[in-house]
Amino acid sequence: MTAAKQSITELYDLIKDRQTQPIPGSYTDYLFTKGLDKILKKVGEESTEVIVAAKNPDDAAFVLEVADLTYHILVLMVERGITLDQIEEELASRAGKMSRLKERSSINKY
Ligand SMILES: N=c1c2ncn([C@@H]3O[C@H](COP(=O)(O)OP(=O)(O)OP(=O)(O)O)[C@@H](O)[C@H]3O)c2ncn1[C@@H]1O[C@H](COP(=O)(O)O)[C@@H](O)[C@H]1O
Repeated sequence: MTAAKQSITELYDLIKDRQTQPIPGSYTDYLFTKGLDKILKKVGEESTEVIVAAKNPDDAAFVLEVADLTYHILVLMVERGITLDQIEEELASRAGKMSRLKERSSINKY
């Protein structure tokens, strides 16, 4: 049996629905009602939790934190009126380009 999956697009669309058709008691509705600063606070908290989880060997805990951050980033995108298409277009504009590390002079004074 394969595990059930929810695509990023499906989750984005669900969050967008919560914005246009609020459901009292929904966590997403709560975030939109509180507004940008609350959403940013959650994104900051969840980012920190991802960093902490990444340092530990528990993969399930790390996946959970990445999923939490993904959800909150999507709420932030909807709040700011940014679509997944815009992110995909930005990623496409970088695809196939070689990234180069800048030459840096070595640090010998601390
Ligand atoms: N993916 C998520 C998701 N990930 C995390 N969370 C919520 O994020 C919160 C994070 O927990 P915290 O302990 O950090 O926060 P808290 O103490 O509950 O709340 P704060 O007061 O800190 O804001 C939890 O309440 C989780 O329920 C999510 N809430 C909703 N979704 C998805 O959004 C859909 C719609 O949810 P509702 O808007 O609640 O209907 C759900 O069906 C899910 O698919």
